[in-house]
Amino acid sequence: MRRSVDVLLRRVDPEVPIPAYGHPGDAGVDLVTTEAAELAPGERAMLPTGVSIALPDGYAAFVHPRSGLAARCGVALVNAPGTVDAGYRGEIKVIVINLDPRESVRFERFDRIAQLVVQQVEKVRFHEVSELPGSARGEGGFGSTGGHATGDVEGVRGGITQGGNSYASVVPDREGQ
Ligand SMILES: O=c1ccn([C@H]2C[C@H](O)[C@@H](COP(=O)(O)OP(=O)(O)OP(=O)(O)O)O2)c(=O)[nH]1
Ligand SMILES: [Mg+2]
Repeated sequence: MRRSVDVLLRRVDPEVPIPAYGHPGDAGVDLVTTEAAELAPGERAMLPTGVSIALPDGYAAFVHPRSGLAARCGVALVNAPGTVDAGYRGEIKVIVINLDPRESVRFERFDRIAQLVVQQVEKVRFHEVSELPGSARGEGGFGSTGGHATGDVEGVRGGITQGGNSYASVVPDREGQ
């Protein structure tokens, strides 16, 4: 059984349903748009959800995309995941973008457009040092382990084609890497 946390919620739109988990064990509650909107291919919009919340200190809420909308319509969140700070008291907004190259997408009032995941977040204290401790990965990143699709990432030069898929070849920055 999961721990639960109490979060104060204010309806900015009096008719908006209070967000609820669809199934036991779900990580997120769905957020709806209170405004209808139509997005042309490539168009984005910031949609209101009709709710504002007060999270306890030490928590944040993250606005995640819904996979069904992404798979069916190509709808993504520009800033995914959006971060709602514990101190934010404004209406939660969702910045959607239509990534489909051909089809417009239409949202009606109260359509579910995103999901909100509440999590505990650590507060860090930074301690400046001149050298960081070593690690197995070191400074390798951005495709250093190989086997990625061809792209423009620095240090990666594409690529090979296998079974219709193309793979990048990794060019080490330094000898012996
Ligand atoms: O998808 C999102 C992302 C953010 N917010 C709200 C809550 C968050 O606490 C506030 C600020 O978000 P963020 O820090 O990501 O934006 P910023 O551009 O850094 O703005 P600020 O200078 O106000 O921090 O905007 C949303 O409603 N939806
Ligand atoms: Mg900020």
